[in-house]
Amino acid sequence: QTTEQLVKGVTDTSNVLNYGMGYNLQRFSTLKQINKDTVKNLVPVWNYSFNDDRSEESQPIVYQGVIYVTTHNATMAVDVKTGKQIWKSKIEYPAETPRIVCCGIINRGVAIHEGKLFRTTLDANVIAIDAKTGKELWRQKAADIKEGYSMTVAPLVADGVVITGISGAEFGTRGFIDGWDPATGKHVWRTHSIPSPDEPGGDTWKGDTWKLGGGSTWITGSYDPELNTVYWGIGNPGPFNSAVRPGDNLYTCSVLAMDPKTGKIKWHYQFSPNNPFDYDAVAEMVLADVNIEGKPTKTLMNANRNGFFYVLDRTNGKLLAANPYVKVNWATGIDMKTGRPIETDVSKDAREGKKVTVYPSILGGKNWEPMSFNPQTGLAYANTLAFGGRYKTEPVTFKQGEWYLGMDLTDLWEYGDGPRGHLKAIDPMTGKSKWEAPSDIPRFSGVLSTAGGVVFSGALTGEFEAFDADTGKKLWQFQTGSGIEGQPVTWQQDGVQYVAVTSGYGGVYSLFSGDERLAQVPPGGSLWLFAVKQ
Ligand SMILES: O=C(O)c1cc(C(=O)O)c2c(n1)C(=O)C(=O)c1cc(C(=O)O)[nH]c1-2
Repeated sequence: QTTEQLVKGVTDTSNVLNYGMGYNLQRFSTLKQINKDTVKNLVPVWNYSFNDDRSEESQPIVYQGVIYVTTHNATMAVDVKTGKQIWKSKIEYPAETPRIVCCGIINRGVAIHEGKLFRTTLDANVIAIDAKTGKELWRQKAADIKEGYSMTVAPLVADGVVITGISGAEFGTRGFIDGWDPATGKHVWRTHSIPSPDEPGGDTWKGDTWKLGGGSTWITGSYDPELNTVYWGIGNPGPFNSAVRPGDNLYTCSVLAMDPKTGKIKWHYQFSPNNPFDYDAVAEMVLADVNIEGKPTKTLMNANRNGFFYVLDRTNGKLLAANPYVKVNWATGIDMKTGRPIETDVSKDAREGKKVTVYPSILGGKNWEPMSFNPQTGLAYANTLAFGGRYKTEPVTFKQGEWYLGMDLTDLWEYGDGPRGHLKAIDPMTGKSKWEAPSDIPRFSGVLSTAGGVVFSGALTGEFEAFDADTGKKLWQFQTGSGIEGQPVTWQQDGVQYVAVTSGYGGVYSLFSGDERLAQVPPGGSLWLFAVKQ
């Protein structure tokens, strides 16, 4: 079996072979050793220190008893049985790099394929590493940090091509997705997320605005091997001030269905045309085959940053459902015929430069932290944000390598008295919750669900938590010592089901929320491994 064959399904429970635990990004496991009854006996097996104090967002990859995990400045291989480091290879980048990183000094993990690991670096390089030794095999520069580009994304290997995205939309860049040859590093294709004037969609930009149009691609796409299609989310347009860039601004705030071999766009769906509110659409495009009105349907699900939960037909991009899953006031709904939002005066006023209070805030109804779809309960489990933000545009001029926002950053947040986040069990077709587990400080971790009826999540205050998938009742928790922004994964090895997650506080909420209650959370990155006490 090649790793690529293994990655195809959730049937391989002895490894964790890609970002999202399967090409469909469902983050669901059929394992049941850890279940509603046994989870109370979950105990740490070991803890491995990253010797790093940044936000640890890397999803562990597990192959044949070895965990591969990253920080912004290292790649590491750790033995599952002993917790001992097998190798650690340093990542160097120029000291000025953090200046052009919008939202955290981070990396989201490796891809694995035929004995090689692939990762991105903050200074926008893609590198291949020998999984046995940690030695660098090839390195390719994807973009220049001087122009405002950076990289945090975990690569995807689909149909024999290493696919990577890019960050930098807040710095007047022009986004893209790249394909690389895994063996040699040869650049095979680039598809820009912002078309040039002579390409389809180019007429949705005025003048030269497309050159600075943003559209980052900073979260890993999903892949349907049968349709041989990759689904990749596209970020917000730049600058935020939408008066600067009249038009729909394709393909910002969209999903692209692409051919992995060529990068050719098969279809696109735009969630938020001409968006002023940073509602990027990079968050995980989850693939699920479900029955809709008695008909088996190949869907794509997305809890969009704009506050609506979308279900599309992934064979053609047709909209099947779009309903709010958090409080939304910038649109009353989505027109099911045109697929476009029905905007309110909040959007109109924001475009005209008036100060508005918008729900959700620019951090979204959900940010990048990935949800889980459980095909057994039919529910999507997502860490959602429950606050709005104040928003006002201001004039902006472009200067290479500088912030390019056009937005007043003072007095940003609109906080009520209630919880600022919920872990929600969402019905994809209605957006309604079956249950909600509130949290004063919102959770910013990935979610994992299992056939054992358990949902795992982490808190910014450090607790790694397990919930009952049917009721939302908290079944277990463990304090990991720093805030969790990692992505829990599970697998079974020699008869033992393990759960691993990174702990390490930082990231966008701590940078931008002004939430003073987080001051007591100590930084310090590490990897935790848990199993049921025998
Ligand atoms: O437009 C971009 O290029 C870009 C990149 C990133 C990133 O690479 O982490 C984030 C965002 N935008 C962003 O809008 C955002 O809210 C965000 C949160 C985080 C994080 O790691 O917590 N990254 C990013």
